[in-house]
Amino acid sequence: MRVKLGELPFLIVSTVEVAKEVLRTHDLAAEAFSYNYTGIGFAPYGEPWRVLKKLCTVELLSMKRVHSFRHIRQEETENLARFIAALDGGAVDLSERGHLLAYDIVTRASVGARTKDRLKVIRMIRRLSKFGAGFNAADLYPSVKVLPFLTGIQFKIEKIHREMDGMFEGIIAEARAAESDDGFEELLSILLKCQAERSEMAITDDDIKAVMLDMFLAGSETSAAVIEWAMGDVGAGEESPHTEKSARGSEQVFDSTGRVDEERIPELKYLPLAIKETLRIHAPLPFMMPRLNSSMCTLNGYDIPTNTRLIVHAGALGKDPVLGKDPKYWPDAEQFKPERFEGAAIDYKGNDLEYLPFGSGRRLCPGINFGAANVDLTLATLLYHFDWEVPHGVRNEDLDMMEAFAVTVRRKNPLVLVPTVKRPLNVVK
Ligand code: HEM
Repeated sequence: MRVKLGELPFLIVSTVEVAKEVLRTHDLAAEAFSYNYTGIGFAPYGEPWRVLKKLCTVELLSMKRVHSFRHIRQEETENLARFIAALDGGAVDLSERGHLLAYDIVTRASVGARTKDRLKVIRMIRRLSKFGAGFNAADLYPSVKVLPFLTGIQFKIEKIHREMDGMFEGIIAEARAAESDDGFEELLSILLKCQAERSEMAITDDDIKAVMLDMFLAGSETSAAVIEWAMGDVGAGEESPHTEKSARGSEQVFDSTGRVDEERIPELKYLPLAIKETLRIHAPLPFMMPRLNSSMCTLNGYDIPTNTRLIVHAGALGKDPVLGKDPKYWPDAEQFKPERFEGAAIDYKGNDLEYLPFGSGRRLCPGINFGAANVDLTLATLLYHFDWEVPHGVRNEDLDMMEAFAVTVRRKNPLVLVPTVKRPLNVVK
């Protein structure tokens, strides 16, 4: 069957076979910089710099540099563990704490310090994520240019952008004034140096802000989402078989020093599998960056007009939406079964197209190593030092796992758990 579609703003691809076709044929084609036609949400500093931003992010987050951010990760996760221990059994909102932690790590690595008004900025990030999902009336009718204004969305987003822009202005001015000699180069000072050296590619302040915005947006919510989903699945309740398995593994690895050492995390048997499984069930960024078809094409029997946004739904691929048939890729897809990854060669580097939590191809997440390192260390620390239970009166099976709709898929309601210190913090000062 061939169906001719008219004005088609975007096409969501949710089966592995069609995703393969899209990624094979259109990954290197023209680029779309945002999910929506209106361009609102993510690119206040303009489209032409998207490629530069990506190059900068990849370069700045190279593997070597991810290792050099290690002391930031270590300090921030230990701060969180100290904060939780001091609550003395009081409940913790892990959704909020996980987001603050991910945000602090990403901002310290980007601009050298925690930013002011962190909770306010985090709220702005979440609102942008919600608006940026792009599936609003304005995007269904892209040719009606007044719709973003009529729906009010344009004004709301511009207001957030103005506030963020003011924050970046302040951060850049402070960084120019400061003469840091701590021997550690955060991303902003590298960009300012490149700007001052006037290399062949002139870098403006707006370009620098665009890179910062990418870091703050793409780097914090995604990691926060993995932390809250994983803690819901692995950490909640001492009867949970997952808690027991992950605790057993971490004793053997970390008890000799009494603290979590990121270099030894790969020795853990269960936690890396559980993180993979969390990424499968709750891909934090379920919609991959849009690819555009630069000429008319046919997908799954449909004629697709030129320049349609082809959006691969990585979240659906991990759940194997084979309606009414035997699941091809993920048996018992709805169950949390980390063991399915045991001994399996499948990884999240973008090569296995049924499992793309970090995307694939040219637009593969540039923060993949940085994001994975942050998530690994945080979860290993939370599970090694504490036992976790659901609050009094809530049963494990009643733990709310509803998803909220936004660009990044977070829990609809915050994850609140009650910690008990299992192994005191043996933190080297
Ligand atoms: C666990 C954490 C993370 C997950 C699951 C994740 C996932 C993703 C996914 C699925 C994409 C789209 C890839 C595609 O379309 O092929 C993406 C893009 C991106 N990510 Fe991440 N990400 C994470 C952490 C980070 C971090 C820490 C940073 C930076 C500090 C970052 C920066 C970006 C940027 C800048 C893009 C856009 C790339 C482009 O436009 O081509 N991400 N991420």
